[in-house]
Amino acid sequence: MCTAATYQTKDFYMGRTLDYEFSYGEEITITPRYYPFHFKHGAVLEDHYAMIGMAHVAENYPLYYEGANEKGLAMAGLNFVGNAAYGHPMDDKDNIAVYELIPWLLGQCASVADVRKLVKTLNIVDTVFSPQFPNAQLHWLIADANEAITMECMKDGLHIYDNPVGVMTNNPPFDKQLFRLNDYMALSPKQPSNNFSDKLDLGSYSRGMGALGLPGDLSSSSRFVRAAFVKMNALSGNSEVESVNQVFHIMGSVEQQRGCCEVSEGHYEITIYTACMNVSKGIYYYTTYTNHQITAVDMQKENLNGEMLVRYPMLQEEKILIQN
Ligand SMILES: C[C@H](CCC(=O)NCCS(=O)(=O)O)[C@H]1CC[C@H]2[C@@H]3[C@H](O)C[C@@H]4C[C@H](O)CC[C@]4(C)[C@H]3C[C@H](O)[C@]12C
Repeated sequence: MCTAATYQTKDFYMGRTLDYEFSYGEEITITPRYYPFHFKHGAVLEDHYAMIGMAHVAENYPLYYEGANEKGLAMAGLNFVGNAAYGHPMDDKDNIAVYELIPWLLGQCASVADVRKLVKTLNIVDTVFSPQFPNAQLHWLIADANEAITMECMKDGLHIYDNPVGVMTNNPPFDKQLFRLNDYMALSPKQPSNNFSDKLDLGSYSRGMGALGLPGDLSSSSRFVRAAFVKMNALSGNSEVESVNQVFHIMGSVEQQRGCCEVSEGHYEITIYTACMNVSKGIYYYTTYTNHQITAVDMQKENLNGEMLVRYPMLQEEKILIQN
């Protein structure tokens, strides 16, 4: 399971948790403007927008999980197992393999409006990167400071949904996730009043009772409702520290602790890392399961006119500050 959410203060942010039972060996990866992308079905991008994100790098190719470009567009790929369906190459289409989609869009689009135009000729194809890497079944949250969309490629074609919540998890398809929020419209950060019966003397015996009924489990549909409630009600100051801090708190509402989600005998899904991208500035902040220290990599500190990938391994060691 994974969750992604946008957040706006003075700058625009996208957060994501990467939940899985093992790591593929991912690194914070900056792709500068002149790294050549040779896409599997012929398209070439010799120059493009620079981007930063989390990727597994194989054969010097950045297999991105999520990223943001220098123009303020961000996207994240999350599992969509059983519902994602990709096609075969077709004439007169931009045939882009699933694993190529993030660099293809972030490399060329400055906004969600640009994405909407570019995907008109897009055909997401099932071609694999290599036999060692079967394709992931994904869907994507794509957002800029003005709007967010969810993109899902299913048996019946490509769906682009407006995403007014700026939140995405996994199954079921996004229209069903969004509809389910209707069930929770009575939830509130304010204390409830007694609508149950005026014949009963009911009252709040605890703070936080306005959100009683907010689902607390780890299923993707429950995480969607929980992250949506937290994100839509979250308040913070405008500064970088306050904003980043708040994004980590929002993502913390859906994090997974080892032991609570068994995926096979003795194997547990955990939040391997949590990311907060300052999309406006190109800064990638992260924590990992073993390291709560927020660590940052700033794209603008690198030579964005280069041709070589810049890679930073995630720091994994927990550093506890002893105060006495
Ligand atoms: C497992 C990750 C998704 C996490 C997630 O959504 N978990 C939910 C589990 S569940 O559905 O609810 O059961 C996905 C997100 C991005 C994926 C990676 C990226 O797509 C990049 C490459 C693509 C290659 O084809 C496969 C390896 C890979 C390196 C992918 C491995 C894996 O599928 C990743 C890491």
